Amino acid sequence: MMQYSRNTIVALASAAGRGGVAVLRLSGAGAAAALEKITGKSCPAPRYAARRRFYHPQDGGLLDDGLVLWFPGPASFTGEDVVELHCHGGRAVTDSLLAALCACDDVRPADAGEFSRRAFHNGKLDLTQAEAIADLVDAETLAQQRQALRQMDGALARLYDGWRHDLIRSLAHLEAYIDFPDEDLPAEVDEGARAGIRSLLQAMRGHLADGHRGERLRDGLAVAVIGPPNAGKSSLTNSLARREAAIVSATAGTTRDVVEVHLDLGGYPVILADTAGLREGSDPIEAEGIRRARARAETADLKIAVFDGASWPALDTHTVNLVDDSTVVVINKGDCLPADQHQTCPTVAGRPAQVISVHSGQGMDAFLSALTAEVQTRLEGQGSAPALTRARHRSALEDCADCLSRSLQAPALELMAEDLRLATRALGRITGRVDVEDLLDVIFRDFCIGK
Ligand SMILES: Nc1nc2c(c(=O)[nH]1)N(C=O)[C@@H](CNc1ccc(C(=O)N[C@@H](CCC(=O)O)C(=O)O)cc1)CN2
Ligand SMILES: Nc1nc2c(ncn2[C@@H]2O[C@H](COP(=O)(O)OP(=O)(O)OP(=O)(O)O)[C@@H](O)[C@H]2O)c(=O)[nH]1
Ligand SMILES: [Mg+2]
Repeated sequence: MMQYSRNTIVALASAAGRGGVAVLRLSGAGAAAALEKITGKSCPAPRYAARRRFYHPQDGGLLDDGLVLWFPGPASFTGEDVVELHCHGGRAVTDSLLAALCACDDVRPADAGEFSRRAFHNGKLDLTQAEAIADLVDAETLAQQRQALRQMDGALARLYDGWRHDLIRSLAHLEAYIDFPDEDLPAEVDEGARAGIRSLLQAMRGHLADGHRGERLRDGLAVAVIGPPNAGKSSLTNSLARREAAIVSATAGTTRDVVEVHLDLGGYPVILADTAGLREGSDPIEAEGIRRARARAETADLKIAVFDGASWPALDTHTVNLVDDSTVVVINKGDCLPADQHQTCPTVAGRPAQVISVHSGQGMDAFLSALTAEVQTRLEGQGSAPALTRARHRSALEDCADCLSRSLQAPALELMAEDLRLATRALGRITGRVDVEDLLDVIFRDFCIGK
């Protein structure tokens, strides 16, 4: 019971485990007192580091020798009083310091995402910026890092709040006319509101029709490696992953389960799936593998179709049938092709095919560049518009667009105004400008402790 009334939170802000230096962070009204209690000295000047020894508040035992920082609220990350302890990064040191701090008045361990949640409540961040912090911590490639930084800087918040502001203005105009019913509504007011809604709707639809590139950049582009058995799909996967992720053997039908590897292709995140070779009638386990291979091919953002150069010019028809304009075609085992085939530029189902050899390295650089270019066009947008990065934003925008298009059909001004109010609310939920208590647990649940 006592635990839950404590309101100053503490957590390890750096990664758990052994490390050179660890950072513990406190936020709340009791932060300064806790620091004074375990150091026996007053807080240093705001935002200046000072060296302190840390002692257990009850038994006085020495716990560490480190640095401290004091950020008085409201000019802090959370908007509350914040204290940081930079200590030696070992299990015993951080555990004993956390225990010592929790023995101080009002201090308790933080929940996941609680620091960022407090920053949101205190107006330091909107929800898209808080989500961007989580994305930045999770970013594995440069392009993901850039997207998260842009969102953290408020690019998405400005776009959505700008739209919301426009809507509120249209709504205010409409409501002014509704409140004065005896005045005739001049045609230009009605038309002006409609034109505004139409152009907003167009901007919103353009933003929604982005091929999910922001969401894909966040999650990684799904690429499936498909082809006949023994073509070298697993060999190619291992070569791209630079490790032996999948079993390679001369036996056709080696791969059964889908083997996933995460790649960084020129800064872009890719989830590459090696799959079972496509062929007819085999044992039930292999058949299940082939079913999974086809399912992956179906849902992939991009496919790499690998043909076996050793059987050239015969091409596996199961694979040819899956080649479409989101397929990069390669003919592997170029080292086995007859010499006169090396110079020609073959095509498969109308797509240019690149001759490669995983064994000799022939054509691999050109293939990698072509693949990276395909990935880039699917993840990188044109111009400077910030990308939609989450399904949560997409569904709110879709709700908003539905309300807007309904408002244009509304048979009465009052109903039009009501639709605009609902549209404004849907937009407000993205940045957290309206009541979003119901959303907060979902959003902050996935944060790490200490964020
Ligand atoms: N040691 C340490 N490093 C860190 C953080 C931290 O909390 N501690 N951060 C935490 O995630 C990030 C930096 N983000 C921060 C954002 C705002 C404020 C801050 O004090 N804001 C005040 C004052 C603004 C100013 O003077 O520039 C404010 O917004 O009012 C501090 C850190 C990354 N590095
Ligand atoms: N000559 C030659 N052999 C290759 C090349 N790439 C792969 N191989 C060989 O081809 C055989 C099959 O390779 P895998 O990578 O297991 O083929 P796969 O397409 O994954 O096969 P399944 O999993 O059975 O569908 C192995 O013996 C590889 O060493 C290449 O570039 N040249
Ligand atoms: Mg394989």
